[in-house]
Parts: sequence; structure tokens; C-alpha cells
Amino acid sequence: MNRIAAANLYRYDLPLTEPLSWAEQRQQRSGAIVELTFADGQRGWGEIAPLPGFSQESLAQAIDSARYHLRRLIEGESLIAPEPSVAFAIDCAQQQINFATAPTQRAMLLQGQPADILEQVEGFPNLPRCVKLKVARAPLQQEQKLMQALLDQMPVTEFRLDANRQWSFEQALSFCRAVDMSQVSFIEEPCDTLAASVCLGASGYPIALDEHLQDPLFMPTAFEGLSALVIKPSLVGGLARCQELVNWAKQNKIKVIVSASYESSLGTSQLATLAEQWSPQQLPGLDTLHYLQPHTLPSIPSADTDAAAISPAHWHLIWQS
Ligand SMILES: O=C(O)CCC(=O)C1=CC=C[C@@H](O)[C@@H]1C(=O)O
Repeated sequence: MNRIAAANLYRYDLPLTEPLSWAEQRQQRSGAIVELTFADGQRGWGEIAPLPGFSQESLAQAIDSARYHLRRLIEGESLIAPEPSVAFAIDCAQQQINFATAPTQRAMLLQGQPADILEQVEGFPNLPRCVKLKVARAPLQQEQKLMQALLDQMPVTEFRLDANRQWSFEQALSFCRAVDMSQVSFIEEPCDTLAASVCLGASGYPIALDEHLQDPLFMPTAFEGLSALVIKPSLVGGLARCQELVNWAKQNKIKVIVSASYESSLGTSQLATLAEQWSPQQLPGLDTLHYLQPHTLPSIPSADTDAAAISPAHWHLIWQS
């Protein structure tokens, strides 16, 4: 691999378009950008974006770890199990994952209060091909009613549901029996335990794994109803681990959905590149970018790119090797 000559770290703080609750209510998304300069002058970029409430590491810990690992790489040593957000960023930078094109194809994310979701859907100029609906957030009957209303409005749209392990088996079964599931391609992590989700699969309902894949020691085993792996590289970790999951899914004829963790346009564009590579048939879950106010990317790497090309309004240098 091309030798790394130098590394820079930039921090960003981007205002959100609406407050979001990750661990607590937030008005902005913060993260860091890795810039590598290789011995031949080429550059590589990656994004460190641990998500509060979902990642084990904080941004401060991730930045410390990135400094440590980048120094090791420059000294010609290997990485030693960096945190997932750091591993993802360094791998993208080292492998020069393309971020030149903005992600256009994606499953539309529907979350919030039922009334807000319905209002949002009524405003759609065209019916989306695929939506991801967050469930298990309101009383069952209210969500069944919402689901029925959405199915009535979008009779040919593919639905992906995400319960984030918040239902018991009985709640999940009761929801599935009460609504028409024919347009639902899967429910991500429906139940509070994997055993309960496996039982739901055995009852005839399609299941996807997401949070379980973020445990580095977890390797899926095929079960009846397992339909998709939802891979969020910022939470899963390095590209080799993601590739291992992709390979397993292919061998077992399970879909792969590449999904975002509210990265900036840099990380989201790299996820679009990876989605095209790993799972070109499936719409990725990249509809998180619109929660971040419009912002500038580092300019596309070229021989004469320098730090000044990065908009000082959004990014600032915090470390140089
Ligand atoms: O998967 C998608 O389509 C978008 C990403 C998304 O829904 C999430 C990303 C990260 C944390 C959560 O907010 C949420 C999820 O639980 O999947």
C-alpha cells in the first residue's frame, strides 16, 4: 500500500435542520475529518462521526485514538483495533474511497410524531420507491393506524420498518398481524432479544439485523425470515469487518442495506460509493444528510489541494502530524 507521509485532522460542527434526540436533544452534529497525504502526493479522506447514544466512543475519545493510530501509520506500524468510527475513517482515507458524487438514490426516512409523518407524506411531490419507518416509539394501536394510513397513501412503495429492539415478541407479533405486511420488506431488530426476533421470523415475518452487527464478536447465523443485514460502517467499524458481513450475506442470499449514521456530506458520499460496490440492487439508507444544514466538502483531492480549500466556516484544523 502507498506509504503515508502526513496526516491532518479537522473538526466540524454542523447545525441540524431540526433538533434530534441522540442520548439527549441536539442542535448540531459534530465530527472530525482525516486527511492523509501519501508518499506519492496523493490524498485520501475519511470521516470520524461517532453517534452519541449509539457509538461506544465519544468524539473526544475518537479524536485521541485517531491521533494515536495516525502516528502509528506514519511510522509504518499497523492499526490496533481502533474504535469503529475511527477504523471507518482511516480505512476510507487509506483506500481513497470516492466522495465525488452526492448520494441521490436512497430509502426515505420517516420518523417523528404520527401526525408529522402523515403531513410529510402528503407533501411528497412523487410517491417514494422505498421508505424506512421508525416504529415501537408510540402505543401499538397508534402505530398500526399510522401504518395503515401510510399503506393507503403509498400503495406500491416498499416499506422497511425499524423497531430498534423496542418490542417484546408479543408486541411485534400483534403489530404484524394487525397490518397488511405485503409491502414490508423487513423489520429491523424488531424485538428486545435476538431469540424473540428469531421467533418472529419463524412466524413468517421478514427480519433484518442492525444493532447486533455492531458487536465485533457477533457473526450472524441464518434463520428463517432473516432477510437483510443493515450495515452502518461508522458503527460497525473497519471496511474489512463490513466486507466480512457483506460476504456472509451474499453466501446466504441475504440483502445488504448500507446505512448512514448522520455523517456529513463527505462520509455520506463515501457510503454511497460503498453501497454501489457492496449492494447495487438495494436502495441504501442514506436519507440522514438532510438533517444537517447544507455545508461544504473538502475539495476533491488533487495535487494542489491544501487546507485552505476547506471552508473555514465548517471545518477547522485541530491536528497535524
Ligand atoms: O437506516 C437509515 O435509513 C437511516 C439511518 C437511521 O435510521 C439511523 C441511523 C443511526 C441511528 C438511528 O438514528 C437510526 C437507526 O436506528 O437505524
